[in-house]
Amino acid sequence: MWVYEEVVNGQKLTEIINTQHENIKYLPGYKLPENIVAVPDIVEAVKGATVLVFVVPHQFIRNLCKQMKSAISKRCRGISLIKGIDFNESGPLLITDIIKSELNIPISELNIPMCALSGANIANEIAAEKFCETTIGYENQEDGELMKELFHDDMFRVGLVKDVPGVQVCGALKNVIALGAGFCDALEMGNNTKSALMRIGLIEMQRFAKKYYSNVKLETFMESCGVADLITTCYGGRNRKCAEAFITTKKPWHVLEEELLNGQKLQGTTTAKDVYLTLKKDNALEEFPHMVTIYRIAFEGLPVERIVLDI
Ligand SMILES: NC(=O)C1=CN([C@@H]2O[C@H](COP(=O)(O)OP(=O)(O)OC[C@H]3O[C@@H](n4cnc5c(N)ncnc54)[C@H](O)[C@@H]3O)[C@@H](O)[C@H]2O)C=CC1
Ligand SMILES: O=C(CO)COP(=O)(O)O
Repeated sequence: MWVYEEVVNGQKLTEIINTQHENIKYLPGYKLPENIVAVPDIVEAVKGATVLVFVVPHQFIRNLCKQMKSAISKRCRGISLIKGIDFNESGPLLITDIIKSELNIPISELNIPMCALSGANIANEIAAEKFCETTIGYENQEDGELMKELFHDDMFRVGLVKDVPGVQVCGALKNVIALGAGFCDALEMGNNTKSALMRIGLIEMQRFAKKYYSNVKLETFMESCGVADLITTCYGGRNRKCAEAFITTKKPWHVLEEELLNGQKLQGTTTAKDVYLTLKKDNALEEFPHMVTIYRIAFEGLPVERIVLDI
């Protein structure tokens, strides 16, 4: 397992993981199996791998792919657990497509394309082995079955869908809607209001997915990666928590990230900004009023009460 090296309490994080079998910075309190070895050199970590599991905040993925490119074996296949999306001048870019293009893997030789895994999967609840579901999106059924074999167990139930873009759009956009849930919590509006915002958010997630990926399946939104992850993130996620604090403390996002997340990263803020800029360029802001309001509260000083008044 590649681990971004940093010094924690005067010791390298990889050394701590390999001796104490615990990631004391990012997942304190949970013992890791001893066969998990933390490797700080990404080239060494991926050498000879036949399956790569990508799970880092999405802002780091391009740089990491560039570093590992020389060591990727041609028969390697991958799965992304990343809940983010990137954008360029022509629109949204799926993380799986970025990984493929950055690694320059010839798909014909690879034979097994990238899958995507996303779901109602808050990390420390999984570490505590509490039951949850997740969704794997695949292009070819065989690839999906293979990935399911790797991840599925009684307490981590995998559902399969033939919809790689749908799984990833859900994972990225629920982070934006969770910011709105946090704003709602800051106003102490209660559960009915939050549920209304989540319902409206879900509709905009579907609308966005359909607008940019015509082959996305609406059923995907009823899987763990859709409605279930939206619920879990809007109640228990970091995006919700920081958005509530953004209103109650009036501190900027980067300060809240430092103070509340201890090195972990917010994905909803960058995604909200990217979504807004893309919709603006495509003259589509009016089709997504809720996500636009969330962006404007987060970045343009729009009064937080508008989260409800703009519905
Ligand atoms: N934490 C959670 O409950 C869940 C997270 N995810 C997704 O998994 C992905 C990763 O999230 P987390 O593991 O929570 O990360 P995180 O939010 O804890 O971010 C910190 C991670 O980034 C790494 N990092 C820091 N600086 C870096 C750099 N310059 N280059 C590369 N890596 C660096 C750190 O080593 C650490 O692993 C995200 O897309 C997230 O949405 C998905 C489900 C649940
Ligand atoms: O994706 C998550 C749960 O499935 C976690 O969401 P946050 O990044 O908001 O904590």
